[in-house]
Amino acid sequence: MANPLLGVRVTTATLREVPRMEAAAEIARRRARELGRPVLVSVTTQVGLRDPLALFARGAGVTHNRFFWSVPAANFEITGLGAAWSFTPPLSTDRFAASAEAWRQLMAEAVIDADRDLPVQGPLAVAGFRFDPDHPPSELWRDYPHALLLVPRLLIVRHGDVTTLTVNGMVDAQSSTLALGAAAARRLQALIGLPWRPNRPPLDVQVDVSLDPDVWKAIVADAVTDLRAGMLEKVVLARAMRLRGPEPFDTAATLDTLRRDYPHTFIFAVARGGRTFLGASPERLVSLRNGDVAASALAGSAPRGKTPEEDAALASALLQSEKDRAEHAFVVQMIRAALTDYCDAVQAPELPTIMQVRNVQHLFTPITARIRPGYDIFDLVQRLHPTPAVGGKPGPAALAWIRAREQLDRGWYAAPVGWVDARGDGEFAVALRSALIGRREATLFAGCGIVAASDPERELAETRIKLRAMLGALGVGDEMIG
Ligand SMILES: C=C(O[C@H]1C=CC=C(C(=O)O)[C@@H]1O)C(=O)O
Ligand SMILES: [Mg+2]
Repeated sequence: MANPLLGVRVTTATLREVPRMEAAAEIARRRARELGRPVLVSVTTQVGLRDPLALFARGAGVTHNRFFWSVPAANFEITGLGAAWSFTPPLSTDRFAASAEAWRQLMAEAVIDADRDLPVQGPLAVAGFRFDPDHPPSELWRDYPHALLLVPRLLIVRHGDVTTLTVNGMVDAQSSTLALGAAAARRLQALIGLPWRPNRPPLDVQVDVSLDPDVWKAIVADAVTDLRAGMLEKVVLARAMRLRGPEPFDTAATLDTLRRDYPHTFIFAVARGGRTFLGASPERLVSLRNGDVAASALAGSAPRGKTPEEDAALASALLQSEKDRAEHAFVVQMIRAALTDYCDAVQAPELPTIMQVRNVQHLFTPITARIRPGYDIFDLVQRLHPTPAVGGKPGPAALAWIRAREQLDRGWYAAPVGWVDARGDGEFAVALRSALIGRREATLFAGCGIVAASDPERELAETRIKLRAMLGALGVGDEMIG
């Protein structure tokens, strides 16, 4: 069949769905007139597209708002392009409760045309938060507000072999419903036509630490003094590293490398303005699916060995390290207590196991539960963030310590990032092993749980190991790290 649209099935399918989109938009238009406010219309269709990351890459020239999410172990990927709707609550409100309420209202009024059996339901929202809304934001993070919910215009979700395309739009009483479907089809057609070949990382990247490592170690030493004096039990301290490249960094190529080299992590990217916050986090904050809750405690770290024997010896030393077990136990206790407030059947194994990713191994305890009626994923995120894997214990005192002493705007680093769907199911990672990437510069973040038994030199070494994931994906070898 002569296909005027480059022979790409996704586009043909989309065009076939245009009448469906128009019908849904017409219902939305009537609803918007009755309600006196715009209504979201969302139409999902199956498409024959294999790699959502290719559309993330191609979307760069088309929109500033892009999202990518990949859980290779679950064979699950999302790309979101553009913004049909977005929400940031006023600073003075409870940002999680306000987000939950905005999402509930949008979904209650939305016109959704999607197959109920699909793994992710219709118009999901990308969600991200600042680590600490009370820390004054720096210029670097200007496009990343204290809370953001965003429904992309085009959403591509791949679960195993099934890929769906969701077209979202806000419709008001005056909207031309004819325009919506045709505009979406045109936009996709343009995207599909653009080539994507990942660029190799730039050579000769300059590395620059934002804070002198000796100054950082002195801060860690001060924390240890306060910990030994009993002012705190644990505090997580982070530092940043700046890279400057002679050519622009290719964020899609970076994500491609991360999903290949870190298949057991949550790979995420949120592009806003001219920057992209991305990473490969081994730590799930929480997921909710049909009432089933999964969270994970991840804290306590060791390098990977160069041989299987060395690797196993490092793992067994980590399992026996009192210092790391203490770091870890605070996280398990806190997550168990937090989930118990909103869930039944909270379960966790007695002892941690080892989670290994390419550059590092961690103590790991999975925690599961059943959410109680009346609670949602935003309640869980609000109650869990920040866990002592990124904050400390007691939580408020540790946050105050970080705010006063860390000398860093964490922005979205170490904060919840993820998505929520129309049913209220969703998944959030803790945004670790991450970087904020501009055109030619990148800021990388890594932190460590400091406890009374911490040694500043070893904690500095631990940040270097953690930074390696992003450095490697950006083309910086170990020999270049100071
Ligand atoms: C804060 C980070 O890691 C946390 C997660 C796992 C292990 C950690 C640790 O051993 O210190 C940290 O709590 C980071 O990667 O920036
Ligand atoms: Mg540690």
